[in-house]
Amino acid sequence: MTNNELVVRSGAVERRYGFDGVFGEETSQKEVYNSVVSPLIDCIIAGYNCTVFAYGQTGTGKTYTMIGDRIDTLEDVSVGMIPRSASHLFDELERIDSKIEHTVRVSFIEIYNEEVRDLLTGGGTTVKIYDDPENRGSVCVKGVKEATVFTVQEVNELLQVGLAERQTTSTNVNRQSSRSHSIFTLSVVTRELTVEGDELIKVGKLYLVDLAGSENIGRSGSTEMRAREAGNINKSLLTLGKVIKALAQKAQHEARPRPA
Ligand SMILES: Nc1ncnc2c1ncn2[C@@H]1O[C@H](COP(=O)(O)OP(=O)(O)OP(=O)(O)O)[C@@H](O)[C@H]1O
Repeated sequence: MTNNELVVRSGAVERRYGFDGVFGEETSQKEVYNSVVSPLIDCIIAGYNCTVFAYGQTGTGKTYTMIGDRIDTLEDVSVGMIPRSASHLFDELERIDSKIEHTVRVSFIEIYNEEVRDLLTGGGTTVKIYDDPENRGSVCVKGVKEATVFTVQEVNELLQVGLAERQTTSTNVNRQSSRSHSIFTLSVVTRELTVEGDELIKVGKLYLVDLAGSENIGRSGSTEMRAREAGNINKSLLTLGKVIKALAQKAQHEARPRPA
């Protein structure tokens, strides 16, 4: 392991895996937040889209990292990335120029067996994902509830509503949260007048994703339902891996100096 690269050799085959950093088991939620998520808040206010994924085996702390053990208080050391992001976002918005208007919205969905469910509508309405016709390479979730929020407490209440919905369904169909992916989105729209008097609107989103447990890959289990679940998790995580690899390669390619 050298220069932020892990080299795995198996016979003649060598694979290299790059990484930006590693946190030890003693690392606090605050340290993880400050190092990984905090820099993204300014980016979303500036109109960029950013994503944070929690990936790993069941029981390794994905949900703990993203949400924490308690969401009724921001004082607890266990408070996760989602409540910390919301709190930080409202603090930053309070600090920026008062001439800039802003609106913050949240949505919370889960993807289970290729089906997308809205966790904020009560009863978990099924919604559809499709390619965004106005923004090439981007997707829209049609009909998803986007709740406007004014305080971090409201964000945490909605988080609780969504988690309760996720819990109810998982009990009903005898599955666990680890078999679905959940995506909590914080959207911020800012509006300001330029010196020329034009209205400048920026829309930024922070996607906070708690992925299904990766150990489901290859374990089809005995029932047809488990086999379908494992197949879908396998397919979605593999596709995600390919997309991230392609994006990283594209970034490297674009950063390479080109001949004049
Ligand atoms: N850093 C940590 N400090 C204290 N407790 C933790 C930590 N990480 C995880 N835990 C505890 O370990 C247990 C399992 O964690 P968690 O549910 O977050 O795992 P997970 O990866 O999301 O699992 P699943 O894939 O099943 O959803 C929970 O009781 C959680 O509170």
